[in-house]
Amino acid sequence: MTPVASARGPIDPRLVRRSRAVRAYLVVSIVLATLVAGLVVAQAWLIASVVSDGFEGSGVTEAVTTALVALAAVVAGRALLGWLHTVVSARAAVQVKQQLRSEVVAQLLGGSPGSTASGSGTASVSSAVSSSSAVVTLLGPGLDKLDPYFAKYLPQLVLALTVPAVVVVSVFVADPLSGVTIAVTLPLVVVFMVLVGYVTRDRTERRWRALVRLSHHFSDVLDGLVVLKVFGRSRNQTKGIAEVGERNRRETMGALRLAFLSSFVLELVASISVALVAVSIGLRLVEGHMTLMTGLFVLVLAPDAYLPLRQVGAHFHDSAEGRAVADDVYAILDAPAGRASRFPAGRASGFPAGRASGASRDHPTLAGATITLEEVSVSYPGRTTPALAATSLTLAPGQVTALTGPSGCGKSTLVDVLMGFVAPTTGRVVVRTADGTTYDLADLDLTAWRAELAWVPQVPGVLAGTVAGNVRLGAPDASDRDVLAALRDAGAPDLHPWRDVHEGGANLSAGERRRLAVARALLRVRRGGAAVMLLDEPTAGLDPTSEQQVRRALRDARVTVLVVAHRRALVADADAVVPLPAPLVVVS
Ligand SMILES: Nc1ncnc2c1ncn2[C@@H]1O[C@H](COP(=O)(O)OP(=O)(O)OP(=O)(O)O)[C@@H](O)[C@H]1O
Repeated sequence: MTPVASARGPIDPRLVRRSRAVRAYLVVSIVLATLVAGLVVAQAWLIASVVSDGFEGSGVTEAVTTALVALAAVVAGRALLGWLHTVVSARAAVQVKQQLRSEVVAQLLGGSPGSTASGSGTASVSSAVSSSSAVVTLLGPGLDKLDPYFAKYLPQLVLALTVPAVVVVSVFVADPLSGVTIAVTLPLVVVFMVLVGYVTRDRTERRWRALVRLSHHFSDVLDGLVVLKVFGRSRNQTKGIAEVGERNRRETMGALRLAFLSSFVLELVASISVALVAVSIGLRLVEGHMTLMTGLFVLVLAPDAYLPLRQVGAHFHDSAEGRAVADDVYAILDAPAGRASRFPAGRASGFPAGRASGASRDHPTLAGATITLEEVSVSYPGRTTPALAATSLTLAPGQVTALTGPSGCGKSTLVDVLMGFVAPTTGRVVVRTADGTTYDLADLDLTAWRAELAWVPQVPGVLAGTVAGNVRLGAPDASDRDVLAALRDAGAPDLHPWRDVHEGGANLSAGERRRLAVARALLRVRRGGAAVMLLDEPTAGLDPTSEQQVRRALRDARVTVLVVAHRRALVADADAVVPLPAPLVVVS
C-alpha cells in the first residue's frame, strides 16, 4: 500500500481544518460538556447533602425537599444535554459525510475542490482506493463508519477533556488528599488508553483493508463471471471468495477481542483508583477527620472523573475504522489532482494519468486551431516498451487526419493524450489558435478543452435511458429533429430515438452502440459547439451502407477530425494519413 499521511491525534486535524461543520460542532460540544460537568458536580453535592441530612436524622425538612427537587432537575438537565449532544453529533456526522462525499466525487471527476482546500500534493492515492469497487465501498459503507466517530467518540472525547478537570478541581476544594489521589491516578488511565490505542490502530486498519480487499475481489469476480462460467472456472472462485471472507472474519473477531480486552483493562485501572480514594475516605470518616457530607460528596464524584475517560477508550474502537476511512478519503483529496482524476478517465486505468481541470487555466477556442503533437510519447510504469513511441503530427483545421498502424502501436493512447486522459511522458501537445496564439495543452483548463471535443472511443459509453437521451449527451439542448438528423447521418436511421437503452447499452448490438456514439459526436459538433472530432475506429463492425454514411458525415462535418482507422475506405477519405510504427517487442 502506498503510504498515506495519516493523522493520529485524538482528533483528526484534517477534519477540523477542512470542515466548518466540525469546527462549529466542537464549539457546541465544549459548551454542552462544560454544562454537563457543572451538573455532575451539582448532582454529587445534592446527593451527598440529602443522604447526610438523612443520617443526621433531621427528617424531611424543607431543605431536603428542595434538594430532592433540585436533584430531579439536575438529572433531567443531564438527560436533556445528553440528547442535545446526540442530535448535534448526528447532524455534524451527516454534514461532514455529505461534504466529504461531494468533495471526493468532484475530485475524482476532475473538479478538484479538494486540491484547492489544503492539498499538499505530496500524497498519492492509496492503492486501496484505486478501483471503482473500492471507491464505492469508501463512499458508501466506508464513510458511514464516520458515524461512530461523530456520534460516540467525539462527544465522549470532549466530555473526557472537560468533566475530569472540573471534577478534580471540585474534589480538591472539598478534600485535597482525594483530589491529589485522583489527579495522580487519572494519567494512568490515559497512559493505558494510549497504549491500547496503538495496538488497536493497526488492527482496525487491517480490518478495513480486509473489507476493501473483499469488495475488490467480489467485484472482479462478478465482472468476469460470464467468462469464468463459459470456461467452467466459476466454481473455483467460490474458494477464493471464501478465503477472503474468512480473512475478513478473522480480522473482525481480532478487533472485537481487542476492544473487549482494552475495556476490561481500563475498567480495572479506574476501579482500583476509586477504591484508593474510598479507602482513604473510609479511614478518615472512622477517625472523625472528615464530615460525612464531604466524604459522600467525594465518593459520589470520584467515579465521574474516570467514567468519561473509560468511555472514550471504549468508543475509540468504534471510531478507529472511521479514521482509517478518513485516511483513504484524504488520500484522494490530497492527491495531486491528475492522479485522482484517472478514475473516470477514458480507457486508462493506470498511470500516467491525465489531470483535473483548473478553473483559472486558459481555454482558447478551438475553431480554426491547429493542434500539434511534438514528439509525444507515453510510457506506463512497469512496462518495458512505451505505449506510444515518440510521435509528431499536426491536425490542420478542418482537415480529416487518419491515424493508422498495427494493433497495440498506441493509436488509442494518442487519442487519450488529446482527450487529456493521459499526460505525455515526453513531448507536448501544442495548440495554435486562429489568431496565432500558442498554448501547451498541459496548461489548459481540461473541462473547457473537452467541451470543444467530440469523442467516439473504441468502446463507447452508453447510459441507461433512451437512444435520444444518449445522443443528447453531446448537446443537451438539441431538438428532436437534430437528434434524428444525427442518427440518420451516423448510419443509424433504424435506431428509434425513444427506444429504451439499458446500462452500458446491454440491449444494443456493438454496431448500434458505435453508431449511437457517432451520432452523439455529430450532434456535439452541430449543436454542442465542438470544433474537433476524435474517433477511435468508428466504422469497425459496420455494414457497408452504414460505413458509407459515417464516412460521408465525417467529410461533411467541416471540423478538424482525427480518426483512428483500420478500414481502407476510411483512410482513403482522409486529407492526411499518419501511420504509427509497430510497437517494439522486447524479448527478455
Ligand atoms: N492503462 C494501461 N496500462 C498499461 N499499458 C497499457 C494501458 N493502456 C494501453 N496499454 C498498452 O499500450 C499499448 C498501446 O495500446 P493502444 O490501445 O493505444 O493501442 P492501439 O494501437 O490503439 O491498439 P488497437 O488497434 O488494438 O486498438 C498496448 O501495448 C497496450 O497494452
